Amino acid sequence: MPPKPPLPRSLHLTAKPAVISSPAKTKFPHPKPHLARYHLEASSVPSTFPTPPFSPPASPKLPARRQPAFNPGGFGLAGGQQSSSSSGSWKGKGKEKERAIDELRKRDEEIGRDEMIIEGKEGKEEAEACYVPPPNTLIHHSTGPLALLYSPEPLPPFQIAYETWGTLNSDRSNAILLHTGLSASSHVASRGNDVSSSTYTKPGWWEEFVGPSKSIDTDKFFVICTNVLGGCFGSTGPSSPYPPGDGQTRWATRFPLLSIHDMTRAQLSLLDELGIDKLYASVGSSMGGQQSLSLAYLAPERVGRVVSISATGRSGLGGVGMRYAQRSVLMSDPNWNRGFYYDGVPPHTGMKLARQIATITYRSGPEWEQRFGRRMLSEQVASQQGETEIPRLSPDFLIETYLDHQGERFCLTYDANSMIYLSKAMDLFDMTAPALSSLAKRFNAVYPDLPPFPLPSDPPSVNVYSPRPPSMSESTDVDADAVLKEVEKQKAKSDRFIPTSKSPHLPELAAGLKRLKDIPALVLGVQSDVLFPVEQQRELADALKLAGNEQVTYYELGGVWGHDTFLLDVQNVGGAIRGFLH
Ligand SMILES: CC(=O)SCCNC(=O)CCNC(=O)[C@H](O)C(C)(C)COP(=O)(O)OP(=O)(O)OC[C@H]1O[C@@H](n2cnc3c(N)ncnc32)[C@H](O)[C@@H]1OP(=O)(O)O
Repeated sequence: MPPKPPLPRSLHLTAKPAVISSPAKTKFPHPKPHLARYHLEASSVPSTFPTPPFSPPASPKLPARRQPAFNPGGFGLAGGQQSSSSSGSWKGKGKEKERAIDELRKRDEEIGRDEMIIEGKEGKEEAEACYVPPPNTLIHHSTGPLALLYSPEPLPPFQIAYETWGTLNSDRSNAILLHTGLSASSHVASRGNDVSSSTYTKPGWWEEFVGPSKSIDTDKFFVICTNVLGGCFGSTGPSSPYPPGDGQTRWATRFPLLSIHDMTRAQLSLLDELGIDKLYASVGSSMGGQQSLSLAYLAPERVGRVVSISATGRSGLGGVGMRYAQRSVLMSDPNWNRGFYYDGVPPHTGMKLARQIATITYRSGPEWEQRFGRRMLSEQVASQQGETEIPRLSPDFLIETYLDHQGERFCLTYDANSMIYLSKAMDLFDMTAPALSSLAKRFNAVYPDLPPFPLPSDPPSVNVYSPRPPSMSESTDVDADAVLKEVEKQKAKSDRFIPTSKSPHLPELAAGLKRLKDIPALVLGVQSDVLFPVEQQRELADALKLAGNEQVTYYELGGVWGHDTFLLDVQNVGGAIRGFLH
C-alpha cells in the first residue's frame, strides 16, 4: 500500500483567535506536468489559439423563432407554448440550419477546435452531445415530487445522477457524501461504483484526492458524489425533458428557481434509497461547501462531520456581483434565446465570455504574475521571425490567451441554463437566522402537510424528512421576536468571544448555525481567494464557534491559486481533509 501523504506543515489548527498561515509559499513553476510544456516559445502556443489577424467570430444567422415568454423563476407555464413548436422551429428551414451549422463549423475549424464541433445528427439537438454524464453514472429516481423553496409548484419526480467509490460497511456508517462545485459532474475519480472491476478510467475532478490510500481513502470510506439537481450531467435540470417523460423538448427557463437547500433535500432522497441514515461526513468545496452546510442544517442527525472548503455561510456581495456579470454576458448572447436554445445553436459566445469572467474569480493576479508575467504572444512570434514586436488588439498578453482558452474549452461542455440556475442558487445562499427563518416561514406555509423546513432554533428532531411535529401544526408563523432574541443572545456572547472575523453579521450567522453546534466542522479558506474571500471563512468558523460548536477546525492557506486551490493543492487541502476525517 503506498504511503499516506504527510499532513501539511503549513497549516495551523486554529486556536482562538485563528492562526493565519504565513503568506504564499506555493512552489512555482506550476507543478502540473501539462503546464510544464507551456513554455514561452511561440511554437508551444496551443494550436487551439487563433493566429493573427484575429477576425471577430461571425455570428451564425439563426432562423427567426417564436420567443417564449421569459419566465426565469419557472412560476406558471408561460413558456409552455414553446414545447410543441420548438422542435419544429427548424422545420422547413433546413438550408438555414445547415448554413448556421456550417458557419459554426468554419469558425471552430479556424480556431482548431473541430473536435468540439457539434456532432449532432440531423434532427437531433446539437448541444446535447456535449454534456452527457460519464458512462458509469448511476441514476436515482425519486419516488415523488420535490417541494421547492422558491416555487409554489413542486418539481415533478426527478432524478439524481451519482457515482460511488469504495464499499459501504455492514452498519452503513462509513459513507461520505461529496458535493460538487458549480460545473462539475459526479465524476470525482476514475474507477467508480466498483473499484475492482470498473474499466472507466477517465480521471475525475478530484482524482488526486479520492481513491485507495488518498486523502479521502476509498479503502476505508464509501464515497458518494452526485451531479447536483439543476446540473446537466444526468440529474434533472433545465436541459431535462419537458414535460417530464415527454422527451419532446426541454425545461429551459421554465425550470423553477432552485435553492442550495433544494439540492441537498434531493440528495437526502438518494441517501434514503441507499439506506444510509447517517453520513460519516458531508464534504464540499465552493458551491459544494454551501451544500455541505445546508445538509448539516436540514438534517443534523444524519451528518457525522461537516467540511466546508472555500465556501461561505452567506454569499458575499463581491461574489454575487461577479456571478451577475457572468449571467449578464451569457444572457445577452442572442443564441441564448431566453434559454430556449436546445433545438438550435447554443450560446457559445456568451458562455465563453462568462467563463472568462469566472476564471478571473477562480485564480489570482499573483498567480498570473508568476505564471505569465507581462509576456505577450506577439513578442514570441516576433522573436521567432526576427522581427520587431508589435502588440496586437486581439488577445496578446499570455493572460489574455489563457482566458480565451479557458472560455473556449468550457463553452460547449456545460449547459448555459444550468450555469445560470446554479450560479443564482449560490447567490441566494444565506444561513443567517433571519434569512433561514423567512425561508422556513414561506415553505411551511405553502406546504403545511409536508415535513417542515426547520427554523434555526428547532432541535435536530425537527427536520426535512420526519413528520411535522404536532406543535408546529397549529401555526406556521415564524416568531420574529424569538429570532431577534436569539441574535441578541449571540451578540451578547460575541462580546466575550474574541473573533478573528470583523463581520457585522456574526451574531445572526451564529444564530442560523446553532443546529450545527454538535457536528465537528472543518472550515478551510485560502488567502488568495477573491470569490469566497478569507474573511468569509473566518466569519463562518467564528459563527460556528459562537453558536457553541467546540469542535471547529479552521485552516487558512497561503499560496497563489485562489479559489481553485481546492482542486490543485493536494498536499495542503488533501492533508487537512485527511487529518479531519481520521
Ligand atoms: C464556483 C464553484 O462552485 S467551483 C469553480 C471551480 N473552478 C473551476 O471550475 C475551474 C476548473 N479549473 C480547471 O478545470 C483547471 O483546469 C484545473 C484546476 C483542473 C487545473 O488547473 P491548471 O493545472 O492550472 O491548468 P489550467 O486549466 O489553468 O491551464 C491549462 C490549460 O490552459 C492552457 N494554457 C496555459 N497557459 C495558456 C496561455 N497563456 N494561453 C493559452 N492557453 C494556455 C494549457 O495549454 C492547458 O490547456 P488544456 O487544458 O486544453 O490542455
